Amino acid sequence: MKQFTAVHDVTDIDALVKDALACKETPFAWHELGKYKTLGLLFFNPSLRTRMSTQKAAYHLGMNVMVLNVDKDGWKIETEEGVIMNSDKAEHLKEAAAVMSQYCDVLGIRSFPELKDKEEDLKDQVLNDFLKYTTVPVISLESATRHPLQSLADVVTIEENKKVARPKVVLTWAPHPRALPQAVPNSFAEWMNAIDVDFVIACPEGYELDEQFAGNAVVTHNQEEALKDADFVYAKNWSSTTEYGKCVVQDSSWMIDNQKMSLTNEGKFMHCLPVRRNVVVADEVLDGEHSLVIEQANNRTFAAQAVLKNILKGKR
Ligand SMILES: NCCC[C@H](NC(=O)CCC(=O)O)C(=O)O
Ligand SMILES: NC(=O)OP(=O)(O)O
Repeated sequence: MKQFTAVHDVTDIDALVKDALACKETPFAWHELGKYKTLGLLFFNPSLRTRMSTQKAAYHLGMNVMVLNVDKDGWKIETEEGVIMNSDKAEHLKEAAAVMSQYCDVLGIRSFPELKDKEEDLKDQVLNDFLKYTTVPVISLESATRHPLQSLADVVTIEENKKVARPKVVLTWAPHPRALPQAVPNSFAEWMNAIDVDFVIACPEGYELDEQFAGNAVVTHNQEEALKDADFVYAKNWSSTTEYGKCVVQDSSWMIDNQKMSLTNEGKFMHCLPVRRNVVVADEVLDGEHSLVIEQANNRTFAAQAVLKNILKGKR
């Protein structure tokens, strides 16, 4: 594996999921693989899980890790081509990426969308510029368009918890006070479309995900209808796709509670975290026995470990 930015960087999803499960079983079995190798993690935005789980994964493989919070500790990075750099940005991405390639054998990048201009965000410029100007493999730690490490952990979690061969998985929009990226639902949809599940997306009008991510998924504006007989309910807020980046709907009737979960087939509740309690989902669901959110977060370590392992081996 040369890079991990989307599901289409993976040639064999089943094998990668099996690798993640093998890492979970015996985390230290490959502790020599990353000896004398360095992972650099670059954050333009905050993180708890991605930062800690990816570091832990690297330690399991014997790697060293360097973390840079570009938004706080580093020089402000310019991304425009040909710009006269006489404002607040001291360093161009071209040098930053090339320099970090001297110090690191693998680089992870987190860079959220601006949520101002849809076409600009879809270009995923920061991630793509790093891909262009680094000489080492790059892992997306959540970009403007996708969050593949999260989605791989979600696929692993579904694999571990499914009771039927082809479960019904419902991705449902949920309310939130702030305008959030579409990266998590985009990415989740892409991965669900790539594996054998019955996949349905429920969202308010104006919140339909871009076709390149939603693919052939069934899309409905009726959440209760979607939830019927669901085996997995994946809740997430995202901002409007038609009034791009705006928080147009705040309808609290989309919140997931026990009454909603009772429509499902004893469905499991999933969310990538962090989650706003009693806005996105009621306490009773998060604290109930059908919540998988902590296991999803746990599986982030083994998803990251499987990806790093394959990059280090140059496989899959
Ligand atoms: N990495 C997981 C999700 C990150 C981000 N959530 C957030 O920004 C939530 C912030 C808040 O609740 O204020 C998102 O939706 O893409
Ligand atoms: N789920 C997730 O990516 O969490 P963080 O934003 O805390 O890394």
